[in-house]
Amino acid sequence: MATDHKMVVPVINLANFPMELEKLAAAATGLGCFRVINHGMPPVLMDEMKAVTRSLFQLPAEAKLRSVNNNIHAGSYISPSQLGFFEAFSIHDASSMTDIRSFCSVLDTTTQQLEIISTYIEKLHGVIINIASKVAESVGYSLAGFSFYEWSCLLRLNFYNFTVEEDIGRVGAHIHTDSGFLSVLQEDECVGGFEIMNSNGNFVSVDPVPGTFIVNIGDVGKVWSNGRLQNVKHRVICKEAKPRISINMFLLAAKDDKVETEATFVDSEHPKIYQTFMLNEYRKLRDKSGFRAGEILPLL
Ligand SMILES: O=C(O)CCC(=O)C(=O)O
Ligand SMILES: [Fe+2]
Repeated sequence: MATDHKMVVPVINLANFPMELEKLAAAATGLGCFRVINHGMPPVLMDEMKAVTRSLFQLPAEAKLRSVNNNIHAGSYISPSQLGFFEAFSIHDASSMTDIRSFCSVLDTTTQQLEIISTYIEKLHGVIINIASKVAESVGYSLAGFSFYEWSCLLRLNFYNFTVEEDIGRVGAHIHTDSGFLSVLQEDECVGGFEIMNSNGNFVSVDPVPGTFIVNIGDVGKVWSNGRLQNVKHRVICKEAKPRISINMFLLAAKDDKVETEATFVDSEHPKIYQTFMLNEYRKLRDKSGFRAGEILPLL
């Protein structure tokens, strides 16, 4: 599917609430994708985290593979042999300092790298919860007695080793939706390639804006809100013969892994669309079936 044209996604100023609630509701229920500014993450920490991420991917293959073999619970590693030029590290429970330490210890990072990774993750966790809470509020959900802090959260570091002219136009990440509630993405501020599907079903490319984050609504968001929040389809295409790095935090689901539609969103005019399911089972089914863009949600 060809890319249509460029798109400037809605920009949400997180320091301007409740003023921007309506604008946020429109973005989250329309496109399912928006950019945030004034999020509270220091720009210097974003730069430092990117530099640390780059250095982790530059480790010898043997060191990176230790992350798969020895550290299966805290983190994992996808090597380029599985998907060509794509590599990724994951920390499965980004809210756990123990897991962050364990991930870093397997990779033998320096104390300074550990400090950067843990500070970044802690701050990004705060950012993602703030955004999720505002998104929930924007569609009329009452946050009284509720907190996204109780939800599980995963961090992924992505590396697309685009190096030669022939790579241009190749797919770095195939069309998919994110499976969780929503994701906060630090794009490569130099190398573009992130594309989203607009309401006409066409891909549009989204240019990076340094110092900001892109937010994508995922499948859990769609189910939780009884279809109101839009799980945006997206992909990554090689635009330049240059390696590309991105850092993505996924707010997944409640800690018990159960994904269910909130009663607030169900009434006689909006009957319940989706069955309750366990996120882990759903993610396995996505991988097994190859339908990674929300197609199987209505079939659960
Ligand atoms: O690399 C990117 O910009 C997007 C990555 C992505 O879609 C994902 O990690 O789910
Ligand atoms: Fe994604």
